Amino acid sequence: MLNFTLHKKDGYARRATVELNHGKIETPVFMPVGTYGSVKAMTPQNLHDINAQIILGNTYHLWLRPGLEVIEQFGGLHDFIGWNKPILTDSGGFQVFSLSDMRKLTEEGCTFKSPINGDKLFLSPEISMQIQTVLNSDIVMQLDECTEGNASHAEAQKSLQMSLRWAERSKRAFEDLRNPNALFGIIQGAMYEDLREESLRGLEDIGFKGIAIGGLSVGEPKPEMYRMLRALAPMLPENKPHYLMGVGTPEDLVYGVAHGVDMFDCVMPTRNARNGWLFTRFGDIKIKNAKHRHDKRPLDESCTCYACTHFSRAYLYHLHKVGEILGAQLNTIHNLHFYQVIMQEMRDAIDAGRFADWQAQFHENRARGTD
Ligand SMILES: CNc1nc2c(CCNC[C@]34C[C@H]5C[C@H](C[C@H](C5)C3)C4)c3nc(N)[nH]c(=O)c3cc2[nH]1
Ligand SMILES: [Zn+2]
Repeated sequence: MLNFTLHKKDGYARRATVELNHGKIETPVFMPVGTYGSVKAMTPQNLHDINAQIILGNTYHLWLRPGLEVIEQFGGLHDFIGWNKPILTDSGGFQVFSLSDMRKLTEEGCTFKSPINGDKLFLSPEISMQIQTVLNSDIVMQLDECTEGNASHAEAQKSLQMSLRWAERSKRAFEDLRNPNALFGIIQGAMYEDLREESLRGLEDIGFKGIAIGGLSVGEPKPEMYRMLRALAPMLPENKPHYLMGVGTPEDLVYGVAHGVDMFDCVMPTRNARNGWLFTRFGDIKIKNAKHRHDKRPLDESCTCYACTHFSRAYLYHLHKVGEILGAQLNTIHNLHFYQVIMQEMRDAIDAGRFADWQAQFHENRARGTD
């Protein structure tokens, strides 16, 4: 089930509520990413504390380990991982294309070698829907082919047309499985505006509860991603959620919201945290830099997260230096909290009809730099 209520528009920026089987989410929203059934270094309680509304599960990994028969015993992912709010799962294709040594991709699906035990595995739209049905995620993604950013027009068109046939097969399998959740289609078309439109029109003809923008943040120059977002903004259907996959930096989130994106996922806040790369209102901090060794101030004076209200840069520098697990935990809490705060501020700014002002202030602060 998915009910979409649009509350306000401010330019292309939108403020909405998406009601799912495991509850309502307020958009624009950032979705922390779980990999093996957990958001690394975060407990579900930590996620509640930073007001996370919805998280990503990882279809591909969970399919391989612990395997579906284990998750089936729990009635799905929610009870297995102890998260009772909404979960979105990707279809698994993006990883197969980018992770395992791909054997072959055919119209039927893709065959690949398990990176865990070398078994030969096969992923098709039908199998992806079966996996995501067992996971019982609130939002299911069609199986698509993420077209490479540097694809030629002909290659990109061929790829998007296969993804549209896979979209049709995904929807049919999703309905045959009587999946009670929401299925999203994924727009491809690489860096060609006409192909992006062809893909979007094809998905709208098939009919989905939400629409995702795929094939971006795949190594293309940032201006190219922004050009595609500008092209898509006026085309996106007003009456359903828009999800930009795999994006992005704080600046990307702001640019996406300004161009009609409602939902984002990205590994950056969690992965960068573990590498000591911390996001703050006034710019990024690399905590491994020796200049923080004696600094008694918190990361960000304006931040109310547990790390910033209890610890100094000096301590975070030390924890990172000695490789303490607590360092990964505190850095992750801070980065995810920061992402949630800017999303909350954007929701409030759109509600108040002052998104442009907020956007200008955001960029001014980020350019100020941290001393
Ligand atoms: C980074 N740029 C980018 N990502 C992309 C993703 C994955 C989104 N994140 C889900 C994911 C992917 C990995 C890493 C984590 C956990 C789990 C496995 C699910 C997030 C994409 N997924 C699909 N199905 N199609 C795309 O075109 C696509 C394009 C992307 N461009
Ligand atoms: Zn903080």
